[in-house]
Amino acid sequence: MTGGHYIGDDCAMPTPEIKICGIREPGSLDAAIRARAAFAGFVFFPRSPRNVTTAEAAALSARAQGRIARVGLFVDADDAMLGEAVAAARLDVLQLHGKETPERAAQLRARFGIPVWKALSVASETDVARADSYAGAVDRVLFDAKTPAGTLPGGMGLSFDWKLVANWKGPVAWGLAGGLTPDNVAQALDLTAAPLVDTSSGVESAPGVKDDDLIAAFCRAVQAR
Ligand SMILES: O=C(O)c1ccccc1NCC(=O)[C@H](O)[C@H](O)COP(=O)(O)O
Repeated sequence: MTGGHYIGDDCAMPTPEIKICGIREPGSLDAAIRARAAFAGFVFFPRSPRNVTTAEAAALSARAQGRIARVGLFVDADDAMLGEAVAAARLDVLQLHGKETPERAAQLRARFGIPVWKALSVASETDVARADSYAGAVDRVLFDAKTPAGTLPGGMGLSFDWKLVANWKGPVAWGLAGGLTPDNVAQALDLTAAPLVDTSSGVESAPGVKDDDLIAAFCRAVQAR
């Protein structure tokens, strides 16, 4: 069978959705579209090597229109920055990767009228349980690895113990991120049954430099299961 992971007599797990994060170049965007990723992530965080300006995001957005969903990634951004990016890049999703509370997330979802995802840094069961507080406030939580103080809050190629979210059945949609690569994503999916996987540095040849072949390999590894 194709398009899913066979788990029994007559039912199959749907193929997980794929987000390729930190896209800065038209060629990388085209590679993600060719590989049938569902989401392209644009990072609006100046300390990141993947940061894009709103003008750069606007150009990428026009290329993405109707071909892949556009996720804007923010870290404790203020309303002005969010509003400028949403308008310029015509974002389809807001991904909040800072200390945003459920109340802040709900406020932004109401203000911008687009889905909001909240990234949660995971190192323990307690961290995973925080997802419950975002139910009703966001459309998806993204379980990601904790990163060392003073480094980026994400995009560090670090993974966490996937057993912590194995077959997670919480009150909100979810996704898996952190250290996922073409070589380990199938194993991560076998262990967790994540409905969405997200990668950034795992498909790069250097920080912020996406590799089209790695993007293709990552997506193939997800879709071939
Ligand atoms: O990707 C970044 O540069 C980044 C910077 C600041 C906050 C979040 C960031 N990325 C968030 C993502 O959604 C990444 O895809 C996720 O953290 C996984 O990254 P990686 O471990 O490099 O695959």
